[in-house]
Amino acid sequence: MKKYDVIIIGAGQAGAPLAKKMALAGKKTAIIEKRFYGGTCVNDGCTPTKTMVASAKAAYMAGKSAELGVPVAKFSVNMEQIKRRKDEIVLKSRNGGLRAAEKTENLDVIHGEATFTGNKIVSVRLNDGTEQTLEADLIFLNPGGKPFIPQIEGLNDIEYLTSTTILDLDYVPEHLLILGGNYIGLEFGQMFRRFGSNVTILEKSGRIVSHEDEDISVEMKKILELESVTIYTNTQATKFEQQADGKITVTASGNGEDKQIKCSHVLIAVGRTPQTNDLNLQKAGIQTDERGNIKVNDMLETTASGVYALGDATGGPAFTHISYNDYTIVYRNLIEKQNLSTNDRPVPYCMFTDPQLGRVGINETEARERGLNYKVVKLPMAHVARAIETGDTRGFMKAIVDTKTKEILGATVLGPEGGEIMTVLQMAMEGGITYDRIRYCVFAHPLYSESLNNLFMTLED
Ligand SMILES: Cc1cc2nc3c(=O)[nH]c(=O)nc-3n(C[C@H](O)[C@H](O)[C@H](O)COP(=O)(O)OP(=O)(O)OC[C@H]3O[C@@H](n4cnc5c(N)ncnc54)[C@H](O)[C@@H]3O)c2cc1C
Ligand SMILES: NC(=O)c1ccc[n+]([C@@H]2O[C@H](COP(=O)([O-])OP(=O)(O)OC[C@H]3O[C@@H](n4cnc5c(N)ncnc54)[C@H](O)[C@@H]3O)[C@@H](O)[C@H]2O)c1
Repeated sequence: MKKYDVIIIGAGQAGAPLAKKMALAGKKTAIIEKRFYGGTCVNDGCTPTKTMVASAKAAYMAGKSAELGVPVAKFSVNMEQIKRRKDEIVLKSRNGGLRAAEKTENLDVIHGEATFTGNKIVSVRLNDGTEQTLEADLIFLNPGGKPFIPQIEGLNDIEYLTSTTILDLDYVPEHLLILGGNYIGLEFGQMFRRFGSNVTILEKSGRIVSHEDEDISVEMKKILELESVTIYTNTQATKFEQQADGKITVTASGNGEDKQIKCSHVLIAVGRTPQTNDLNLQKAGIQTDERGNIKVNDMLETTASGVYALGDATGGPAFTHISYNDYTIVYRNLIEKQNLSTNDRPVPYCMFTDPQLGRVGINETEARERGLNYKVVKLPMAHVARAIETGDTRGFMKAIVDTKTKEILGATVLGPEGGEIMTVLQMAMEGGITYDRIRYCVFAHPLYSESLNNLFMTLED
């Protein structure tokens, strides 16, 4: 049995940076990765999708450029090249992270699948088929998640796509039907529509982006429908049938009726599930909840002392920056002897539809439900000089403010560079800059953020 100071399972967005920092802090560290260094974000998530979103934007702009006086006579989408570009960027990032880890003193990168065989004892089935057993007093779990596949009649008899396998397509599907109208469904849905697929989205709840305010869902639906994405809400697939002509017939039930939709491909985008089943966590006294998420306290310690869990597998917000922040919390607490917790950290996010949906803090629905003393301000992008000049006035920005303290409680920006504009407001929130100051801040003209003046100008004190 090999003894380490620190074992990290999973080289995701928390595990990989934590391994380097622990090793640099003088801890003899092992990081075990069963698949690709960098985890979901680098290999199957943010990096490949946002790379492909950029290609989709180029196709959209080619189609729209005539409006700006630059007609593009003819353009085509080269899916093989889009995939190649994406693969190159992913590989560069994966290999860069791996090489840096391999060069780090005190750090062993172990390629294999880890499972607990006892308290603080981890067995690894190495990729070469052999086994290795390790132990350490400090263990960090960063196993991430994988696409959740619902049980629906006939689904296992068709070759459905997930957010991982769709990245391997080097052609444009004729008709892509997507289950799920949130992050993954909408980002891929708009992307493939722009590549040339017909796209149909089935969302089981009453509206897409159902965690947002209703006006955001309505505007997002309008934006996607303008690009001829077909969206059915309150609708679920109940049956899949493979046809002899290679097509798939989907029975969709919703709003009191059944309809048959014929498509060429199906993407399942109804959420993710933690990769905790095969870790044998009970052997080490690590409890999970009914969904398999690892139970942690607000300092990310599991039910087993000295064992921490980070990232998506804790069931917290499933974002790269949250997993990364988890790493900084445990590192600073254990090595720098701070007393940080996950409580009250901001959870900003950005959906990379075009335009983007950036969000931080509370929205109008939450403010109302909590009975806060608040006001809502809203500015259509059609009133933003920069948006008019660039020819993209879709969406609006919206903020919730505390009537008494004038603090900004939250912001949602659905519009061009929505994520960046949201971040400007996040900085104001972090620094306690109240809306009456932002109203008269001197911002460079004509930036999108300049319109934050106008957003708050409508508020009476
Ligand atoms: C399509 C898609 C797009 C996304 N886009 C964004 C985005 O734009 N912005 C954003 O913030 N987030 C995005 N996300 C979410 C983001 O990718 C994750 O929240 C982020 O990667 C954090 O994951 P993690 O650190 O928990 O684990 P992961 O990155 O999933 O890493 C876990 C690692 O652990 C390994 N592992 C698991 N079990 C074992 C084991 N037993 N032994 C050894 N190794 C093991 C896995 O192979 C994996 O490499 C996206 C996700 C998807 C799927
Ligand atoms: N830009 C980003 O930050 C980004 C991008 C992609 C993914 N992610 C992360 O990945 C996670 C997974 O994304 P996701 O979109 O798969 O999951 P999600 O949980 O965000 O959304 C799933 C959607 O599917 C719907 N749904 C559930 N069952 C259904 C069914 N049977 N039929 C039709 N609709 C159904 C839900 O109502 C929901 O709207 C997210 O939680 C997010 O944190 C983030």
